[in-house]
Amino acid sequence: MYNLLPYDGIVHYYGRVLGQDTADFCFETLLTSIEWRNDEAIIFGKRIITKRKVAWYGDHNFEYTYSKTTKTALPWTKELLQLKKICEQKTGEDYNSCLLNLYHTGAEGMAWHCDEERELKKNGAIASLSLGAERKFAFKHKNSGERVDCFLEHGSLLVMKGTTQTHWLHRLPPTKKTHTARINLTFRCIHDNR
Ligand SMILES: O=C(O)CCC(=O)C(=O)O
Ligand SMILES: [Fe+2]
Repeated sequence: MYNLLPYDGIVHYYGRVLGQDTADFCFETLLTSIEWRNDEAIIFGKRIITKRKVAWYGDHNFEYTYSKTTKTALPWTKELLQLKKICEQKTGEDYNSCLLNLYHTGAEGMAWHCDEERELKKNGAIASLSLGAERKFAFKHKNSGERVDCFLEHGSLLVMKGTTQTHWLHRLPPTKKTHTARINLTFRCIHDNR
């Protein structure tokens, strides 16, 4: 499959892996069944509450720390397990947890970052499933500053793997063009220290 990144990482975009009806159903179901919470983040040393909502699910009570806050995974729901299986089959990788983000409108996004927390398996694949409003997703190389953009459609799957998190940042830029909600699920592999 075609690699979106020119070097130092692998990003594959599978396009729409869910049919329209399935994607619509998943969007509506997750909107109401997920335990959405406002997220906390530390920006320039200040604790802020984000407008975007998040939730974290996983195999057992994993503890996971990011932006200096620790979270405990909730047990998988039926729908999340079905979506996890689809992502595993398409990408040929296994995942044991999922971080969900809910962006109410285009005003909400996520700043430049990479996902290489200590709890994450080094160079583990991250599968990103998108539902709802189509949004731009951007990559920036940490040294060269080279940029790569793509669009994440309703029901689409993207995977980031290899050394992507080591060498590239990614973000979801805010946009004035979108007035409807988007849900993103990132399936990840966390070290299992039980
Ligand atoms: O919403 C997205 O597409 C990206 C989310 C993301 O980068 C993350 O949760 O780490
Ligand atoms: Fe990320």
